[in-house]
Amino acid sequence: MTTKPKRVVVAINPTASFGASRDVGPAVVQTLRAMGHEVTSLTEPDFESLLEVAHTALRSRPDALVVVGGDGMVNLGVNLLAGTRVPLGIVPSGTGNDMARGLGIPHDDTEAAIRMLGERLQAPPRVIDAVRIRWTDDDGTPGERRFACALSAGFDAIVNERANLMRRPKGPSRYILALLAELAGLRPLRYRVTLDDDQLELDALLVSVGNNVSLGGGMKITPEALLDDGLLDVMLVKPLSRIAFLRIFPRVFRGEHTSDPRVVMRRAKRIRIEVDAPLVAYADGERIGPLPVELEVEPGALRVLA
Ligand SMILES: Nc1ncnc2c1ncn2[C@@H]1O[C@H](COP(=O)(O)OP(=O)(O)OP(=O)(O)O)[C@@H](O)[C@H]1O
Repeated sequence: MTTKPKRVVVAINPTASFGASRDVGPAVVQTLRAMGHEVTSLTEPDFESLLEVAHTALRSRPDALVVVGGDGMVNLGVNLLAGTRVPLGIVPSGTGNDMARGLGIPHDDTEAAIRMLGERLQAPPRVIDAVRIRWTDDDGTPGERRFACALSAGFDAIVNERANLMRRPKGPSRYILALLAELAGLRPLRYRVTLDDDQLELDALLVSVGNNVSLGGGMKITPEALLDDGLLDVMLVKPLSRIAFLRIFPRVFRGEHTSDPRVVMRRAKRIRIEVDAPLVAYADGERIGPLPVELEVEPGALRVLA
């Protein structure tokens, strides 16, 4: 295959996977340059600064933006590129890498992922949906952001919020500690979920919306979700005992929970989620804002090199 040189912006999160994969970014840059591409490499001390410099770099209309990191970095890419013609490349180096899993990008073999990126830079991109989230912050400020993978508005969001507030431990065990702490107080919340013109009112433990199949490193919460069908898949888990809740977990990993009578699966283009308790939504593993949230699918808004 002949390689046409491209102008590529590479945005790197050196802290992805708790810093364990910090060599991946430099490897991507080096390989793309060796292929003859013109590469602008971006690394910043934090996510906000990276978003800002990447936004500026995109003014030069590059041929692609490549993100190196986990789903949080994919989220950065989606928010910069949705609605534009610039495609997003992904070299997964995060903890979960669920977007890469959903797109068939090797998530456990960096060399293979870089090789695939090199090939896809020479081919037409794949077009997928993005999802717009709207909410209002506690001080009344309206918020808007996009996601590509999944949004959590139930127990897993509560665990995420607790883990975010903890300073220690530094590694993934923080999530396990947060999960154990929250599990002790596991109780259903009262939700009102509007799905297009339909309204559901129910007590639930989990409320998740998937554009992609999985979250949390391969948990197939919405196993039938398609990235390009113009629809969002919704999963709600009704009240369960702690033991039953833990039992259903391994089935979720395999996507075998959807026939369980305590699980409700729905599809919609627009979704509003309200709850009778203070709860912060998470999307692509990133903190979004307090419920209620309004979601709307943006069909075909994103081009990806996959
Ligand atoms: N220098 C930095 N550049 C970019 N992001 C950073 C940086 N330092 C910390 N972060 C944080 O990293 C998070 C994104 O992590 P990312 O998703 O890339 O990896 P991960 O969490 O290990 O993987 P996954 O989301 O797939 O589980 C963001 O919340 C962001 O705030």
